[in-house]
Amino acid sequence: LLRGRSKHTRPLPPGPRPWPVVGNLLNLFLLQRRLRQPPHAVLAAVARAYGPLVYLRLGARSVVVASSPSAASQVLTARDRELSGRYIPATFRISVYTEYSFPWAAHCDDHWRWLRALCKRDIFSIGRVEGHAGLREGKAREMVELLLRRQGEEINVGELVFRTIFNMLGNMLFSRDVIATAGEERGVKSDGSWNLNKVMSRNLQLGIMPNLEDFYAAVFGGLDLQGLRREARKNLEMIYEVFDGVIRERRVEMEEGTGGEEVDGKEDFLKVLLDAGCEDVQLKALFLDIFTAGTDTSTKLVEWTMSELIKNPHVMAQLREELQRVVGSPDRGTTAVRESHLAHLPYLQACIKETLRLHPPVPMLLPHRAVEACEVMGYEVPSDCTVIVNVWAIGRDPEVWKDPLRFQPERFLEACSVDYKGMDFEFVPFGAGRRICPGLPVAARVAPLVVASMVHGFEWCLPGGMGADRLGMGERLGLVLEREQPLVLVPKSINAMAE
Ligand code: HEM
Repeated sequence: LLRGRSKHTRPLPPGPRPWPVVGNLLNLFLLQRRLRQPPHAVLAAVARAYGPLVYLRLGARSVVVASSPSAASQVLTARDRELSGRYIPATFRISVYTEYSFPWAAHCDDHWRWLRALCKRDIFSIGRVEGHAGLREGKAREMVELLLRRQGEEINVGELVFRTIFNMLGNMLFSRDVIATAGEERGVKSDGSWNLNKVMSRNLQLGIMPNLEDFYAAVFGGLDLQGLRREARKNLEMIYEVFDGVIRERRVEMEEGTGGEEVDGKEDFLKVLLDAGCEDVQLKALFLDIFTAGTDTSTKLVEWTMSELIKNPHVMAQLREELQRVVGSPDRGTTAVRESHLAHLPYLQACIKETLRLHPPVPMLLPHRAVEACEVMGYEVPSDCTVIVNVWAIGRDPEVWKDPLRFQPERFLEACSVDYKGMDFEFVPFGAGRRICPGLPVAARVAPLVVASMVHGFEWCLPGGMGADRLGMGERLGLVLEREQPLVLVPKSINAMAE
């Protein structure tokens, strides 16, 4: 103890007094029971009591939580070098995955740097992302066609959007639909092996289940008493088997000279990555990372945006008016929204930003880790400590945002310089610094395109004539911020209504 103490020349950040053995787990459990709120809201309440930088002990694990713009700026930029390690949840410590994974790279080491550079230059470069615009527009069109066929029926918005975005990414990655969407209805039989979404969702669920190893690594580390890692490994094998098939097929095509599959006139990621000399194990980890990091996040953003639009009909009307002015009247309900329209739709962009402020899909940035001890706001952040940035709390801070709980897209029209690109620390839904989301250029197109396609040609209402005031907006934290109840809506084509 004495040695431990003498190491710190600065005090630890303030926080509730820890109990022996359990640390603050008990405090948090009791607070959660009292507030009946998800973890990010509970941590926001702790920050209100102790300040913007809080120190907690979760069992034997040290955690620092940053909950203000200046604390976030310190963690994500001033101390970016020391705090950009990643805490890997025990359930995900499966070497064949984490050794090659991008989000779960424990250090910003040479492999991570190589992957980031590859993404920036070859995968998420503006040119490459724009080159795939037609492909994403095609998937959005398929979604609209399906909505036209199912007018007047109840639609689970999250499920539909998930399929659409999953297939957008599947086609960008390796030129394939991953889940049957409209094809299923047209009688195209979906191949069971392609139904990856369920296995992937299960793995995400496993990742957030409390794991004893995360709290008491010295005692339970590596034992997997709850069997969580075992199940995750089994799922991973199933996912990798499917990716193996795709990669094998492409390698054969390339050897025979029939490959080099092109998407919308451009090369897909698989081709680019094979040309860059990626090994199969790297490709599989990267595919999994992109599907898991890109699909749920973008889907939840669309689902929350639609929820807020239903709750705020005047915003929905104004958005539709903007869409019809810029895109034109929907032609018998068929969307004509294109990605090139997005730059001319400031109100749509403001709606997306306002949703990201109130309902950030990743409410607490993926857990960072101190690769060495450092000072933040005059306090000591010990080496190996987990560091969490509570983006959700920052987005609802009344000292930062006027009337923070109101959905008011206009605030982003007035303060249009506030953006999510990692420079404005009151608004960092994609993070900032070296770990900032590399998929931002894709996310910034996918979610607005899908929302615009849904609003442009359709009126939406709640089932059974339910009033918007009865739509619950309760939250639940999976790996991303989910609605407590799925959003179910009934679409009606605007053209059909006019007729
Ligand atoms: C609305 C959609 C999205 C949101 C809100 C979002 C948000 C985030 C956040 C908060 C992080 C962690 C930043 C940190 O640790 O400081 C992250 C990391 C990441 N995101 Fe996204 N993301 C979205 C979409 C996407 C898409 C579409 C892709 C890929 C196509 C993607 C790929 C990744 C990857 C690979 C990482 C890990 C980066 C690293 O650790 O170095 N994301 N994202």
